Amino acid sequence: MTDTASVWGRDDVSSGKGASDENFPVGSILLSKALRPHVHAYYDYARVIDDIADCETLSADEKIARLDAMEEVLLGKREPITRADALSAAKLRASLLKTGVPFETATDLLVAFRDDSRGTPCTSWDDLVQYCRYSANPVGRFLLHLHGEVPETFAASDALCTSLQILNHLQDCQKDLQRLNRCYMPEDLMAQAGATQDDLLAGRASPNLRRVFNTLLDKVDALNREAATLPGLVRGRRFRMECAAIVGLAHRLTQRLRREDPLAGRVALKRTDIMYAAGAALRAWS
Ligand SMILES: CC(C)=CCC/C(C)=C/CC/C(C)=C/COP(=O)(O)OP(=O)(O)O
Repeated sequence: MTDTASVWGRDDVSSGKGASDENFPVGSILLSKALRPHVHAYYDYARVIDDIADCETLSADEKIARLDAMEEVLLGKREPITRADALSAAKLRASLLKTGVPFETATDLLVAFRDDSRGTPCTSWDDLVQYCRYSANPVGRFLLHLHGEVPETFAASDALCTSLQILNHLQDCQKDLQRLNRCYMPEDLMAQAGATQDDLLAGRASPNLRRVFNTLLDKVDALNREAATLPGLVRGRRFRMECAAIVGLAHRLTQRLRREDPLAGRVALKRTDIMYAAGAALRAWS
């Protein structure tokens, strides 16, 4: 076990982001009241480890040590808990023990955030998919387990989460490079299109960079088609509506990113996109 003071004894790393800053609803009204505290426990933990990985003042080694400590708390190997961030891991541990949701849905996230902390490059599409396997897919798996859904839903949920993660990378590609020196645009696709990381820093996307975006959006379209089967596989009515809404948001964001330039301004969801998603949710009622 690592020495407590040396790992937690640094300044707060919180980005100040909360649930309302997220693209996709984490604590939607469609979630049953009984499950909401568990979703919030998962969300708070995910926010803390994301903030650790994205912190601009910690070294890579310090980030990894903190992520490791979070894992130890989560798995009940480390006590006592005094820091707020460690508390989020302790709370999620209690929640997972109570609900029986597998611990992998929480520990898998650490794999991606350790990669982020190390600055592991994204060399290919397969790399990107593998990153999403750990950064986003566990979120969907967590929700499915929590709602008691069947394993037949997993593949469509993975497709949805991978799509959402790549859409998020496209939205933030400039900010990620500027603030975190991180590029999730696969190096091989960039090279094939003749695009460079400098293109990501411009005020608008070059034709070469646009080709990279379009290639990724073609792949996201395929993921969205698989994701569209999810609501039909989900048994719980309210959760089915939530899934349909999120599939709708992924579809709309994909369309918007085809037409708009994420370098010229943030391509954020608008009221009309939310209305579209609400319509999809209502259609999933029956
Ligand atoms: C089964 C089911 C309903 C699955 C959907 C689960 C879900 C909402 C996954 C999203 C994962 C993801 C890419 C988060 C980033 O959100 P963000 O764009 O807010 O990230 P950021 O704040 O880090 O930029």
